[in-house]
Amino acid sequence: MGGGRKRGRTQRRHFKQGRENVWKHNPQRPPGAAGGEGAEGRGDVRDGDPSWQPFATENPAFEDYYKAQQIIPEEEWSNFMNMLRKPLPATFRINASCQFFQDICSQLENDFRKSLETEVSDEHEEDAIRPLAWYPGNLAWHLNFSRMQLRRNQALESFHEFLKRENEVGNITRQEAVSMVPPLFLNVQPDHHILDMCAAPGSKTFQLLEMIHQSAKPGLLPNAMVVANDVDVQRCNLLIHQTKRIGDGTVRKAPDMWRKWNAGMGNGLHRLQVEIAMRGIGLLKVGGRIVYSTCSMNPVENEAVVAEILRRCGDSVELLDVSTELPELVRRPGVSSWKVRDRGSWFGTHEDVPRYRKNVISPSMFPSGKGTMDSHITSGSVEINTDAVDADMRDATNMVEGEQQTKTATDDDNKGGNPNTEETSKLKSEDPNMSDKKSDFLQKLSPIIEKQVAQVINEHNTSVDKAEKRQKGLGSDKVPLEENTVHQQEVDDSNVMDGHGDNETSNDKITEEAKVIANETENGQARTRDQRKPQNQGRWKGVDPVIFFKDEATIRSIVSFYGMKDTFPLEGRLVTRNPDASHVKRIYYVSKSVQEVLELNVKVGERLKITSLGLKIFVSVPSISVSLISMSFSLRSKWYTDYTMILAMSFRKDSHQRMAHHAHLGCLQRVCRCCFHTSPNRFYTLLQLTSSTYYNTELLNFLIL
Ligand SMILES: C[S@@+](CC[C@H](N)C(=O)[O-])C[C@H]1O[C@@H](n2cnc3c(N)ncnc32)[C@H](O)[C@@H]1O
Repeated sequence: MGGGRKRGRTQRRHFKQGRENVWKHNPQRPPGAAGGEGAEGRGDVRDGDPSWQPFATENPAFEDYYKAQQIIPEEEWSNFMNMLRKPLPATFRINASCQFFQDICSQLENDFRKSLETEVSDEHEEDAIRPLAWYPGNLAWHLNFSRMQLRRNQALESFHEFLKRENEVGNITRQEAVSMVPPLFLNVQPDHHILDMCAAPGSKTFQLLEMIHQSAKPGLLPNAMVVANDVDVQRCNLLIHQTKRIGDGTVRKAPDMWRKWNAGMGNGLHRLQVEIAMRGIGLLKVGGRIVYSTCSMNPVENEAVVAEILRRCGDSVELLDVSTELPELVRRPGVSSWKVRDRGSWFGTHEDVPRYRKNVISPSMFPSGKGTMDSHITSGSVEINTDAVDADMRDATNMVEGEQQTKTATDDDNKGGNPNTEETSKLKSEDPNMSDKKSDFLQKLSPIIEKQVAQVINEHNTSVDKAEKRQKGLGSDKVPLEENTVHQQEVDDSNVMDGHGDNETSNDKITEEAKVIANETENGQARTRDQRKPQNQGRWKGVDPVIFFKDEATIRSIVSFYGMKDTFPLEGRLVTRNPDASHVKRIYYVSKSVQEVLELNVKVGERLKITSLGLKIFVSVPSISVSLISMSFSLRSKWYTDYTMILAMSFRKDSHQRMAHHAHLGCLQRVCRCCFHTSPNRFYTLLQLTSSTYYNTELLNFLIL
């Protein structure tokens, strides 16, 4: 047997460790932590623990640093700090691809908004709940009361129940307001392939999945695909559960940051961020859009990274002016001058950095324009040749006319002294919903050249070598405490590039990867898997391979039993995670785009490590101890439009009760476990993917009766 069940258990454990049901009470969690307990959270004793101390929301180094960076005009400074000390308000999004989203919107707007008005008010007389004005279609909502109030106030009880129920079935999702912003600027279309890098825990991934379904024509399965990537397998499992449920400048969210923050954190992340962003740009189609967003307010992690990307990519990438998109979103431009702090000293240019620190503090961290591609800088600006944009590409990304502007990040600009003159569109915290994250929007105009990629590789080598040296206790320079935070990530990054975590240099790895993909896909010379390391070694232990399910006899019996039309695309779309074809328990359905990626991945020796994919569609059931009754109804889903399937219900007494319970929750996913005899000793269950998709009131009534 494959590791399906084990994997499931591991994923569930990681999920439980990593995340609670966000609307449920968790006495282990400090008030004010992740998601905000409301104003009272800071001063309260934690439930049942009088010794609990609130987090101190002070860090002089943090204040000094950002004051010096002038990210906020002086007159706004105290407001800004006060805002950071307040817990982040709870916000959530309605899943617009769920069948009942209009009902949910109307319930919020017409019932709860009014009924709660009298119950919850604050000194500013703000609405108890209100939609976020900038989020299209009133699909994102802000709560003006704390989780504590939500739990303790009787009047809020039915609203709380509503939130828990809808969250459980994936109709709404708790997500920070600021995290909802970047996907909105991607201009997602039903045929887009989207790569979500550093994706866990997956709030944006979930949002992107919803967006592609929302953008598809009714009744059609979108060709779009979201690939969510993260270096941390445990966090990947968190992401899987998050998405299955459909399903940092963070001091407001994680107050512990007040204590932990130091200037070295941003410096240490800068290189990795440039590398990841450059990798993203390398993979991006010409004409595609990239949104760079971080959880930080630090110019070294934001403006400096984007400036370096522009320097390296030259004419191949341009910065997009999105200032007219989402007009209600409160924003301000990014800064174009900043300083770098290292070991307690400020540096304005790389020349000022002492020699022994020059390899830690890289030129690209400075606004001087002296990045790694100095040739671009000598001309004074990064000129973007807009003629290079093919009109078709513009159509493909639905660019607004006039968006193709020449962007500059010049030496001259940087010396200008005004910190807010760069044309970069930055999203910053003026909205009380927002924590302090930033996003930039870039468009790829032409392929990036080898030299630019090589630059990344060299940089990458330097950082990996250094990290390795530090790990082994070698190396001449002592590492200050404040940098230690990110060393492991540097090492991890070398692993995630291709999933190998050992001795090859990353230069070899990346070059080899490029060669493999080019040669093998173009010449059709696929390497066999045994020439490579198996997927389930090292950090990828427990991640099963993806196997195309080709048991024709079983497929035929399923097709005939369910009366599935011949036109329903099954060929190459069924996969399992179990190499032992005679013991397949779960069969997953994948879309055409995913099928293509999988085929390519097989050709290149499964370089892509896949923790989860597709839709679990059939599960074998080991016993026949249930009596069956069959009924038919039409499934009005995007997946099975026009298909009428015969469903059989488990009718044992205890399972009947369970069904009634789940039906009560509106969770048809678990209600509709339909058992069919498909072969003499195997049963397959047709599973519901999206509970709401299959929701059918008559069916529920039938089950409850
Ligand atoms: C702040 S979280 C991302 C939040 C996420 N984008 C969301 O919207 O839910 C940062 C993530 O980056 C991942 N990460 C760090 N270094 C990485 C690397 N080199 N490659 C891929 N992921 C990485 C971490 O494991 C972590 O899960």
